[in-house]
Amino acid sequence: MGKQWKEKLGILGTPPAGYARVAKSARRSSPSSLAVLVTGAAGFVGTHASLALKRRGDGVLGLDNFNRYYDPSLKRARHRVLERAGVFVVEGDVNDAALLRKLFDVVPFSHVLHLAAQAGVRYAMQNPASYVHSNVGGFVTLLEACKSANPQPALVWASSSSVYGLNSKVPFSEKDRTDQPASLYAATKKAGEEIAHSYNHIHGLSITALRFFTVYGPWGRPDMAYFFFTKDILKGKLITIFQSPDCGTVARDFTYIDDIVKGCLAALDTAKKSTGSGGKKKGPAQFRVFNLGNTSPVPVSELVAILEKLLKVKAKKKVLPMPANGDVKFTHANISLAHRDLGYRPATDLETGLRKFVKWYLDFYSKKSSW
Ligand SMILES: NC(=O)c1ccc[n+]([C@@H]2O[C@H](COP(=O)([O-])OP(=O)(O)OC[C@H]3O[C@@H](n4cnc5c(N)ncnc54)[C@H](O)[C@@H]3O)[C@@H](O)[C@H]2O)c1
Ligand SMILES: O=C(O)[C@H]1O[C@H](OP(=O)(O)OP(=O)(O)OC[C@H]2O[C@@H](n3ccc(=O)[nH]c3=O)[C@H](O)[C@@H]2O)[C@H](O)[C@@H](O)[C@H]1O
Repeated sequence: MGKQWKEKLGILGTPPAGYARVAKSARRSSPSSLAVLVTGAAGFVGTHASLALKRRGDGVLGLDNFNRYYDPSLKRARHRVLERAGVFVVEGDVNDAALLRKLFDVVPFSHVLHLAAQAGVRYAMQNPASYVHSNVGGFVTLLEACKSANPQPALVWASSSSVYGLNSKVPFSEKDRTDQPASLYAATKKAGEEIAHSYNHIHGLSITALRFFTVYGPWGRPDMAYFFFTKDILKGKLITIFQSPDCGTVARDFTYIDDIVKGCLAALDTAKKSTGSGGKKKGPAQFRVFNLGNTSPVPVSELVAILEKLLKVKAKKKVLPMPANGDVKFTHANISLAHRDLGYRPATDLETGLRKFVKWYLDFYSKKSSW
């Protein structure tokens, strides 16, 4: 068991190069800055959040299993950007309890930003086990590690707008019902919220769940519609726009990555300390849930029109009824709670954000080998 993580951290030899890199990466610039373990650091949100934390002087250590759900070369390219910024990413799985123990032994993390997950709504039809593995099993393994750590870190983690499921009352408020998930992905995120509550209640862990609403931007996820629409429009391939079965508009509260990152950092900064220590609870701890959205849903057809304008290419498109694939018709965030408690105020409209995405996309895919 021990050998595996030692190899992963590169700490078999002397001097312990891997250990030194972990310690350096996690070093704070001042006693008041944070020491954050970012899981899913080579992912879309994880990369942006890690860079933002590092830029302002926090210590950051990344963890990611670099799985093949989407093009791993994109994750490797993000990883190179992180390394250049001084963020060390340990290659490992959140299900690896021994590895997590070691990381918590090496670094007294003040916070964990948990972003590692099997994302994507529709892929759950193909590979349900991967959702249970990462979003339920992996989350519990991480919570166990947080529970046993001394000091216990405050945890901020990514839930999802998908927990609102078939709820049709919009805009979605945190108090609205979330007991009708439309996909296994949503069900595992909802399960995560309930599991998190139990660790808060029993072990005094300070926990904040952030319900992200369809995040987009540079370094984004190739499985998401705005990303593969861009690719397919440029290639002259047919794209499919889903229409809801009642012929109504399908729309999303698309939220730009920089706004999401600001919300994540504000959640970390306002998180109160956990009240447990080494597995023992000392008092009631903070448990929070926030929507992080953009408050302005845009129809998918409008998303495509903006992409056509920015790419200067007319899309070949067809409109089909939405298949029973886990998608929901409409998302719209009420963000008053995040505004009140986190000072969260999204600042990027869809066209401005997509312009930045398209610029990155064209640059990245024209010079991919040099990243
Ligand atoms: N992007 C969105 O629109 C969106 C919306 C709502 C919620 N979320 C949630 O936000 C978080 C980040 O999403 P993202 O868009 O950056 O996704 P992403 O897939 O780009 O990032 C997730 C990262 O976690 C890693 N990972 C997955 N399982 C792992 C495991 N078991 N151990 C270690 N690493 C693992 C992956 O390799 C990946 O790099 C996820 O929890 C996702 O469910 C995202
Ligand atoms: O906020 C979330 O909680 C979720 O956000 C994201 O899911 P979604 O909002 O479903 O984004 P995405 O797949 O880009 O589809 C966008 C729109 O395009 C429509 N869509 C999709 C494919 C297609 O071929 N045609 C189409 O019209 C489709 O019907 C939809 O209306 C994350 O992937 C997910 O991880 C999750 O966390």
